[in-house]
Amino acid sequence: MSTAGQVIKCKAAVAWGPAQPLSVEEVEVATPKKGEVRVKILATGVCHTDAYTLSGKDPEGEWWPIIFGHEGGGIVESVGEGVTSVQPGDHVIPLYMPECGQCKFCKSGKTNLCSVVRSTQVRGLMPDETTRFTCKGQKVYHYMGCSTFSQYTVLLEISIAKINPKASLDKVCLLGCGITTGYGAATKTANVQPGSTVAVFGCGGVGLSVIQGAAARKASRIFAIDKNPKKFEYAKKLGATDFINPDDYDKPIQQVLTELTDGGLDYTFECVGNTKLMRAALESCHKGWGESIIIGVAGAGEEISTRPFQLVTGRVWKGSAFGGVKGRSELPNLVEDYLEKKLEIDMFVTHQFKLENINKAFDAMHDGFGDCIRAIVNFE
Ligand SMILES: NC(=O)c1ccc[n+]([C@@H]2O[C@H](COP(=O)([O-])OP(=O)(O)OC[C@H]3O[C@@H](n4cnc5c(N)ncnc54)[C@H](O)[C@@H]3O)[C@@H](O)[C@H]2O)c1
Ligand SMILES: N[C@@H](CCC(=O)N[C@@H](CSCO)C(=O)NCC(=O)O)C(=O)O
Ligand SMILES: [Zn+2]
Ligand SMILES: [Zn+2]
Repeated sequence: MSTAGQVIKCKAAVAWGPAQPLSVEEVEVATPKKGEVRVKILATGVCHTDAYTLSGKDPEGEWWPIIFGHEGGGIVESVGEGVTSVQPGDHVIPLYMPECGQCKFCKSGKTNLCSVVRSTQVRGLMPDETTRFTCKGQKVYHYMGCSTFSQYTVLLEISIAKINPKASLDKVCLLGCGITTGYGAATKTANVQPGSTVAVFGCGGVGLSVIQGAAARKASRIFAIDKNPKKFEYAKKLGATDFINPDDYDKPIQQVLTELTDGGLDYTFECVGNTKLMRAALESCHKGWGESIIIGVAGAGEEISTRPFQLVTGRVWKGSAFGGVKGRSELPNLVEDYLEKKLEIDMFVTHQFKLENINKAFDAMHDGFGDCIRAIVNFE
């Protein structure tokens, strides 16, 4: 029976306040308005950024109650007025970075940072300043324009990538954030060149995807750096050549790396969100040309620092959001790469949980000595 045009009651994991466990509740999901699409979520990954905002450290994340999740895969249930690019039944990936094609950023050809709805999205609202979720009579906020920890969610049409339905949503959901972010940071933001040397600080879902991107670009040497040696097994399978646990050394990691690489690396990537490591990553770069890409997200009030001399002498500090990938026009190609076995995704899915156990997915991610790369919540 069609649910189009009706409010849907379904289960969602609601965060009622910072640093509290999520609570699985019945929520009401309103019909999609003009330019909006309601999507049945089949699977979602849990990214470190969900935990970051839940912790209360996100200066832009002060909106409770909220439904987190931004790494999902689903099927369009119904569409609002004026929606033309997707229809019920289409397989889609929600995008926290929309692609409107019209704004100054989209038209620049220089960035994927579409900003047309950012001012409402960061406040947990749809562009009309309202939300599509309620729970126990209260308004519930959206997260990053996605809220994939719900059986149904409402997204903007510009925040949806339509993908090949042959791809399993419980795998390609990871293209909604972690894998695209890391792979794109290597292949687009840094544009790693063949034969170059690379160091990746932090080998979670994002860092391992940087390694996969650097290997695809035929980097000659790829250093995987992590405090948890269990991550090295995955790093090796994805193409890393050298493995470093900073705890094994009694000197700064930048000194270790510059000594091992005749003066430093061509590219380094920070994939943890630790500002000291961001400095170490920059200072591990080769004088004259080394580029360091910040991907990790740091807490409110934290700042990066280095001696300006590091930049004066030719090192470059850059950042990357969603790997510089434009979601609607470029993400579907990554799904095709996955189907053609050119892009590894399956290996990243190390843990699977039902929605009822979503807090265990967070526990798995936080286990600093565990083997979790990505925990997936399966709704089916
Ligand atoms: N810029 C973006 O678009 C974007 C997108 C996704 C995630 N992120 C951010 O990227 C970071 C990584 O995300 P993730 O989902 O891969 O996280 P994750 O928790 O899966 O992985 C982090 C890894 O870092 C390692 N680590 C922690 N402290 C370390 C240290 N001091 N030295 C070396 N290794 C250390 C951990 O053992 C773990 O393997 C987070 O800060 C997340 O918020 C940014
Ligand atoms: N609200 C945080 C910033 C968070 C942040 O940097 N988010 C990344 C995506 S992380 C996905 O896991 C991003 O894309 N940022 C670009 C943007 O938000 O426009 C803070 O204020 O520190
Ligand atoms: Zn993420
Ligand atoms: Zn735009």
